[in-house]
Amino acid sequence: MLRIAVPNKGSLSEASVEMLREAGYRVRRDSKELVLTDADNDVEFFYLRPRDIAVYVGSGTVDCGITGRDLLLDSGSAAIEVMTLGFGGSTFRYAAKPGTCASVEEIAGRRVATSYSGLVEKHLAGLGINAEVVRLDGAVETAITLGVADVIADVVETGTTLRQQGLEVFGDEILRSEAVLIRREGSGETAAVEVLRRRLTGVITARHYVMLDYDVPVDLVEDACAITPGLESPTVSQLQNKDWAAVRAMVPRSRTNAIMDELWDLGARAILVTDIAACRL
Ligand SMILES: Nc1ncnc2c1ncn2[C@@H]1O[C@H](COP(=O)(O)OP(=O)(O)OP(=O)(O)O)[C@@H](O)[C@H]1O
Ligand SMILES: O=P(O)(O)OC[C@H]1O[C@H](OP(=O)(O)OP(=O)(O)O)[C@H](O)[C@@H]1O
Ligand SMILES: [Mg+2]
Repeated sequence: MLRIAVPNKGSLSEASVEMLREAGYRVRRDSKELVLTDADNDVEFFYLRPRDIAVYVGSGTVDCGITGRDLLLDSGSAAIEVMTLGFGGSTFRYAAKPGTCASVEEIAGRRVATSYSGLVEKHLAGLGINAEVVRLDGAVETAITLGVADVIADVVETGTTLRQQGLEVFGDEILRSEAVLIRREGSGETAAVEVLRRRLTGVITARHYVMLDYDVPVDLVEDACAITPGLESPTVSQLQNKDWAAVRAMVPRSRTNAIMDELWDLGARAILVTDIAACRL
């Protein structure tokens, strides 16, 4: 039975559960449920803190899990990324009161507060910078106001939290994070993990594409297919009226309306858009 760790709380939790649901797995109904068996899919889910997930996966206690790239790197555990999941995007940055620190080099000799001490210590050591890292559990933006640090290193998504504390980022991004599926390093990808990866890839594709159907005069089929080339090749069917053909192709969701405008201008009619519930390509 494949053992999968899922974030039980925090920013990644809801989106992870939704993705697994769309991938056809059983998901918990009650947030107090910590272990869930999905016998039909031969999978057991463990709802754990995202920070701990890399540790469990690295030690081989569970086969794979969903966590953030920043948490994976911070843990230093023997786990690797199988695939990115398209949500939970953020950056990891240094910040300070304006006028305190203009560059990463100026962190030398100062105190850096963070919940990601593994990540920050590695980053500073890589640059040969000596600084005191103060490990806090959260709300690190307040550490400067309270006088326990001069600089913070934290997750920045919209930047609202930093602005509210009168802080500004400096230096380059330490890293760009997002939700990832991870598995233990070394052991090759098992058939069961491969099925999970294919299912999750199917969810991502289904979210990024829509199905477009339209009718077009036969002499315009080539031009229409150039606008909607599909992933492999569009399906072209003859209509009862032999002057017209029906075309079916997947198109990127973000370009749906622009493509419909182009097709309409070309002479296509009866243009229909359908959501893709699931797919395997
Ligand atoms: N706006 C955000 N705030 C915090 N973490 C975020 C955000 N967006 C994405 N993430 C990612 O979520 C993960 C942090 O998980 P964690 O469980 O600490 O979430 P959290 O939102 O900080 O929850 P909590 O603070 O309630 O424990 C990291 O991988 C981080 O990059
Ligand atoms: O750039 P923003 O959109 O403001 O998001 C980033 C903030 O959100 C997270 O805090 P969270 O609410 O998880 O609290 P925590 O620091 O206690 O984990 C993170 O630690 C930052 O503080
Ligand atoms: Mg948090």
